[in-house]
Amino acid sequence: AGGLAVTLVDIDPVRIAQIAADGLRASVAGEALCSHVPCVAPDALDGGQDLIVLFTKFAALRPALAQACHALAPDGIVAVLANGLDAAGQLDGLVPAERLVIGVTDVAADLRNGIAHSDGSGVVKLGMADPASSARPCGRVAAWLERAGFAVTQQADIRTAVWEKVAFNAGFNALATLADACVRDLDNEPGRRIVGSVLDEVAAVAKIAGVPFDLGSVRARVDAAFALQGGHRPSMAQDRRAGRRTEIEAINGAVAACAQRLGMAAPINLTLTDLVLLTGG
Ligand SMILES: NC(=O)C1=CN([C@@H]2O[C@H](COP(=O)(O)OP(=O)(O)OC[C@H]3O[C@@H](n4cnc5c(N)ncnc54)[C@H](OP(=O)(O)O)[C@@H]3O)[C@@H](O)[C@H]2O)C=CC1
Ligand SMILES: CC(C)(CO)C(=O)C(=O)O
Repeated sequence: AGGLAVTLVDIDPVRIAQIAADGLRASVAGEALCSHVPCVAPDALDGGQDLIVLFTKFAALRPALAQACHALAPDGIVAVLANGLDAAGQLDGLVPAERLVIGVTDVAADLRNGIAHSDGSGVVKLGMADPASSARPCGRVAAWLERAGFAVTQQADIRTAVWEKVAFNAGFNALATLADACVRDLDNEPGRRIVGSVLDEVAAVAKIAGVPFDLGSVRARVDAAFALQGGHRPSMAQDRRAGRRTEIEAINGAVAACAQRLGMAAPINLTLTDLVLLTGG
């Protein structure tokens, strides 16, 4: 990764052994890649790490950092790239906000037969958990990711990117889960109608929450996903297929809960949350 020393951390001994034996295998824009990156359990991670990137499901963020943070250098940075509202709240007390970078990404990845498939398109948006603190940690993480080949933008107020990404996921993921669908299966009148209504509702909640939100750009990103990521199965639908718990509570459920705290209703997000919970969690 751009000459950077990277160690993967995993909790599944079988997967750690597989990655040691076969390497980390991916297919990016049709090109087969295999990288022999070290992969260890959290307690075997060497100390002095400059950066820990959390890329687990939302509910695993706190345990993942609790298990790995012994290895963080004294001025080390933690970056989160999970979907969902308020990742910083999940990590409360584990890392100071001035060393916590919050990110979102629309780089899509599908795990099939042990190989991560991605078309390679998409951007990582990064910002400080505490917008009042120095942006230097954010700049360092952005530079490292850029060296590794990612397109990165830095945000003065990451809340906007987080809410816009949650809107995108609230629109696609729950529906794809309920319909056991890829993005292209939702590219029809009912699919676009439901996705559009979810976006409108999230935008209304963000507005009352005081978060700047550009509905036009989220709609444009939805159109781009229909055009470019048709074969992608949204991560929540991948979880449902694999029999794993979904992130519905951190996405549509978090929007509905926020609306309730603000004294407003978000019936579409609440109903999608209930439907996903009713059909398997
Ligand atoms: N896939 C995608 O296209 C995109 C996903 N996202 C978001 O990124 C996040 C990660 O998604 P995705 O990669 O799909 O999720 P996956 O479930 O495929 O990968 C997360 C991995 O983290 C492992 N894990 C769980 N707990 C720990 C821990 N304590 N320490 C180390 N590893 C742990 C999981 O293991 P196990 O399976 O054994 O639980 C799993 O292998 C989610 O929030 C998702 O919404 C964002 C953009 C795109
Ligand atoms: C790839 C993307 C952006 C769209 O569905 C995503 O966030 C997900 O799958 O959860």
